Amino acid sequence: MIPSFFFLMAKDKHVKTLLQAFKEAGKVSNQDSINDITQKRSFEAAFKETRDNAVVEILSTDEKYKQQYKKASKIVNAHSEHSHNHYGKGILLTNSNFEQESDQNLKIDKGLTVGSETTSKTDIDFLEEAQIILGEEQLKILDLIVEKEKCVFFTGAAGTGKSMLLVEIIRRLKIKYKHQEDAVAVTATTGLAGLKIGGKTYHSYFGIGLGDADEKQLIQSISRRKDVVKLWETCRVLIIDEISLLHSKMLEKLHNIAQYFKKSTLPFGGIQLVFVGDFFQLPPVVASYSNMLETKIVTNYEEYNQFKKEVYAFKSHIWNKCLHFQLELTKVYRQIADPEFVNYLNEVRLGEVSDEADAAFNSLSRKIHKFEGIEPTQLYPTKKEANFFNHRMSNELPSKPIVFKCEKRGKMFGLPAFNSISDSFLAPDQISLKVGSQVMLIKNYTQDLVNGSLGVVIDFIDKENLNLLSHNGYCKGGVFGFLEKDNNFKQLSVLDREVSGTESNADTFEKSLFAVEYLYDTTENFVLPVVRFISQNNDTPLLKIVIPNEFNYLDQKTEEVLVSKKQIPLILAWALSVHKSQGQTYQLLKVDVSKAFEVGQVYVALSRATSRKGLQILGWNKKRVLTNGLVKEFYKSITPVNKIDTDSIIANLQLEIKSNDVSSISSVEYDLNDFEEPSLQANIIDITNDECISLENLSDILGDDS
Ligand SMILES: Nc1ncnc2c1ncn2[C@@H]1O[C@H](COP(=O)(O)OP(=O)(O)OP(=O)(O)O)[C@@H](O)[C@H]1O
Repeated sequence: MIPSFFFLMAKDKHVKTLLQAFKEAGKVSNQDSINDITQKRSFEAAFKETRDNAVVEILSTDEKYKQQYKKASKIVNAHSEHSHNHYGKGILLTNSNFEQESDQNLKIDKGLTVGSETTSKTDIDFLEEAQIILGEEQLKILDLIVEKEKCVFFTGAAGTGKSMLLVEIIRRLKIKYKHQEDAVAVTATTGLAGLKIGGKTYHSYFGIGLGDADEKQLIQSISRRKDVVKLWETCRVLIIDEISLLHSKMLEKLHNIAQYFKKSTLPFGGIQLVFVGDFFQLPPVVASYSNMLETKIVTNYEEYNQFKKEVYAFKSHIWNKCLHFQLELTKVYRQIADPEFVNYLNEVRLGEVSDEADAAFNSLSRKIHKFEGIEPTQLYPTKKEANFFNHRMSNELPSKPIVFKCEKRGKMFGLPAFNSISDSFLAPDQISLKVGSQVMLIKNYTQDLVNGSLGVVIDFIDKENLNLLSHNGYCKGGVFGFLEKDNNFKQLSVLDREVSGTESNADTFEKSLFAVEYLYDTTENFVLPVVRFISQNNDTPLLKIVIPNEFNYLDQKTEEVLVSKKQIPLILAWALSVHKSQGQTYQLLKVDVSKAFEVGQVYVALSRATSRKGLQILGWNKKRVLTNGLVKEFYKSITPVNKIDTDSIIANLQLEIKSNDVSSISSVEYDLNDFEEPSLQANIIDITNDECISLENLSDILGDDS
């Protein structure tokens, strides 16, 4: 349920008065529940101090707030009649949860399920609207994971619907474990991939920062954060999308951390694993030798070289031990209307490009045109080239650029390493934005707004002039909301600081207050971008005033800030590096492969396109198509899904093992079918310590029938 609270905002100088009044009256504190605030201080009193252009934003789905909503509605309407602002009655803003039917009557928006957790459009709505029915192969995997509770790695060429299937698996698992908070950890190796499945990066979900510290330090730093410890403890299913980008040592670290916090020596502490990805796509990024030495991932150069050669997660000793099934989807959906293209792409995937495919790709160098004003997304092998293109596009926009410079600080300031760490943050030292700039968010905020969300800068807000969106002729009042020409309400709010986990009403309210105060108090002459973001979970675009955010590098032990960069959390996004595009689908795509250097790079870039019609290829050269022999070898051991009979597979059995020595472990799950597998057997013996449960003991416990 969305936290219920009332958020009052008003015109520039009156905002301060209003907030001050709330504070002086002692009505706002961290501990106050928002319900308390609204009861202690009447809306009338608040509004008297704001004169005109006051806005009430109501973020509540709760029936019990209806009365307050009605009351606020009346006040604001009455208020509006006495003022000559540009809103008229439209001054009252709501989120989509309430619609104002008339002055008095309210109805609940049909998109909302009152009393349930669901407040926005669900993934299944999306699947239904898009008329997507899972295929036979996809359904088999769904059954193995959701019903049979198996640990599964599922793979397949680009566009075989891995992410689509994963979205459905997540939805089903969340229903299955709806009474167990945070039972399902939805993560991916990149922010963008996380966005696609409504999750986060595994780093951010499990509180491991950049993950470059050694296990001991990571465990120590997680242990200091109760909320993160709880996430590990409550996790029953761990999902990692785009697993091909995870390196083998990181997999091992996660396995060890999971064992520690689950207090279990089972692989990953007994958590059910769902790994998804295609190892023919991009390999993991390997840090420099000095970095890996410093973080004790390797101890000498030989080890580093060996690691580089065997960097893939499937080369880890834990990979086979922690998975029951490794399966491959074979039906390609993304380019379903262009089967020839599917075949050609498959040749690129395997690094075996025929003359026919070579000629076909060569012929795609012609120009493709804009569609409804949308420029094709451009992919470049490196970040540098993508940046160059973004700057060129920016220069072509007619409006005035506004430059945002970062502020830097931290204990390491002045030391040589300070700049290299600061440069490694995604946030640029300075970013020049214009109205019309295509941008990407680089921090996680809410479920809708995450690292990877795309948007367009639609205006700037400054202290003197809050005439937001004034070119539309509506918002002269300078409040954070407006009516569009079609008379639809639009709401604009400040992009809050990073939000993690579940928040109380008070936390959310406090954050919003902070954001508004920030606008008025912290900067003398601020200018902030207003961005229209595409929301992941909802059709309605989200309008946000983007405020600077801190990007920090902390001492893992003391959590002291070593390097900090304060900057607007946006980057330009007309062009992306191929790395960032993995997992995405583009209707219009322009790819320059002339400088491709990495295995899988050409394949990832080309396979983002839905058809040859919407694809332009520059610099085609089949010699740039690179693959890795280890990957090819590995795929020989993967079973195509259509070859297995899931009906004959028995679901995992839950078994309680009670032992004085392992009192903290109340329940351990494993699969009786797998007892023959040495690794799983070993783990069972491990976990029970000196009271080893052998297969004989187990049959005693289970009885002869089992
Ligand atoms: N069962 C299905 N029926 C129809 N379309 C589907 C189905 N499954 C997936 N698709 C469509 O195919 C396209 C590719 O799907 P998806 O992104 O899930 O593939 P993927 O295997 O994750 O690709 P990649 O490896 O490139 O990330 C999407 O546009 C999706 O909507």
